[in-house]
Amino acid sequence: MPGTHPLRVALLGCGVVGTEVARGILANPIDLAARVGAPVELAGIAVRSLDAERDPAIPRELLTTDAETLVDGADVVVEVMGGIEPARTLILRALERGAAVVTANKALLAAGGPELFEAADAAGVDLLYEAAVAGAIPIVRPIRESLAGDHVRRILGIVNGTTNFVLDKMATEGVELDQAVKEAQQLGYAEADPTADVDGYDAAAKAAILASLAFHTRVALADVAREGIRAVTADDVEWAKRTGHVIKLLAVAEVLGPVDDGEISVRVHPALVPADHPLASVRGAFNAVFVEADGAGPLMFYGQGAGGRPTASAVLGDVVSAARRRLTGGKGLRESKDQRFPVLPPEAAVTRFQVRLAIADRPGVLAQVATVLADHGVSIDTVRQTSSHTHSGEGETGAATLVITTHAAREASLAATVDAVARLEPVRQIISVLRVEGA
Ligand SMILES: NC(=O)c1ccc[n+]([C@@H]2O[C@H](COP(=O)([O-])OP(=O)(O)OC[C@H]3O[C@@H](n4cnc5c(N)ncnc54)[C@H](O)[C@@H]3O)[C@@H](O)[C@H]2O)c1
Ligand SMILES: N[C@@H](CCO)C(=O)O
Ligand code: NA
Repeated sequence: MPGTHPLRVALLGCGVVGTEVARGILANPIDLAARVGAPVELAGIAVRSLDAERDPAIPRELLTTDAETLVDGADVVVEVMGGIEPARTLILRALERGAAVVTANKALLAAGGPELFEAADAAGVDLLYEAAVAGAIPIVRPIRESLAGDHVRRILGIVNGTTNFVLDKMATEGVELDQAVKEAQQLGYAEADPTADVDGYDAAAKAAILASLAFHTRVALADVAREGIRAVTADDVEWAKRTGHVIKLLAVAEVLGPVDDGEISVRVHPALVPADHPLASVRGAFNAVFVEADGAGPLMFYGQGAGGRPTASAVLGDVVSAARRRLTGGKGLRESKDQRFPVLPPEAAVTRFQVRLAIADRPGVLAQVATVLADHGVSIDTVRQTSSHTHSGEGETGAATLVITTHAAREASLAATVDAVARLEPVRQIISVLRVEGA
């Protein structure tokens, strides 16, 4: 392409993802130029320290600690340094100067997306973020573009690889959570401080992004009800198996009521998923997003949600897309106008539940428990009782485990029901309350 002005890419951050993005841009310039329609030049890489040890494929002369100057000369800015600041300020600076921005930073998008999207709209440039949700899996673009003419009803996502690895390990090896987390750390999945993964913050940020896209509504991190996997025990995992389920940490985003005038519920929590649901087969650190849309029906997107090369694949796809649009003089893709669906408070969410409780094993106890549920308007789907002692004649002979699965109920009704059941004299313990999704 003689005479074509090269597109200058500024890379902010050279960690796990940044290194692979740089390698991807440098590896085969002729191929990349053919895809874009013009040469793509890696103008520089902003780093914290020039002396840190790096992959030998990264040319040292590209490194700079002056991110501002690098941003100012770029056509496309790739932000893969993470965190809120200085990422936010640098992205705003890039957008204001008319550069397209590609980011993998879900924490920043969930915390301050509207400000960034408004800046991109005002400048008429792209702000692309395929890598921010479920890494390599194309899910942002399919929801934003391919499903733009359909109505998405519900999204169920396994969007955190670390917790899926941990829950899978617990299911296959019967180990407790702490041991599975240690193994995830040894394998490099979980951070030294695994809080963002284990307590569901990472998944909640992704849930906010997915819900915003799917429902054309701004959903902030604060709107997402969040419960991590810390309370899940090996016993819960074993009982899940016995009742034909697996436990997954799910990001759930759904519309309740009419699709053009409904309310949305966005939440992250461990859930029992029927063993025959496609999400149940997502093993190890893989991710998957199950989407239900009015016209399309069910769709499943599956793949690697983390790791340098997989995440860089999504980043590079966005770089090529932004670069192509720039070359043709096209304006950046706009976000949909805000439809302002109200976001329901957590207690208004509607799900099915499985309650496991220890009861005195004597006549009439099941009826007592069932009456409490009926009094609260919570309908029972199935009941399973397992005695730990055998009956001999009349009266109490031991303890039993009761597993009750309900039909869909409001979270608030269920909480009140469980409180009332716990107060019944023959109820020894509420062992666990888990939501059931995908049934
Ligand atoms: N690693 C993954 O699997 C993955 C997957 C999806 C999305 N992401 C997102 O991609 C981003 C990067 O993740 P990562 O795993 O590569 O992290 P990382 O910690 O390996 O890399 C970040 C790099 O940015 C550098 N950095 C931080 N602040 C800087 C500053 N002010 N100036 C210059 N450099 C700075 C750090 O020194 C580090 O080298 C994050 O937003 C993360 O959430 C990562
Ligand atoms: N910590 C995240 C990385 C990708 O966002 C995970 O385990 O999925
Ligand atoms: Na993705």
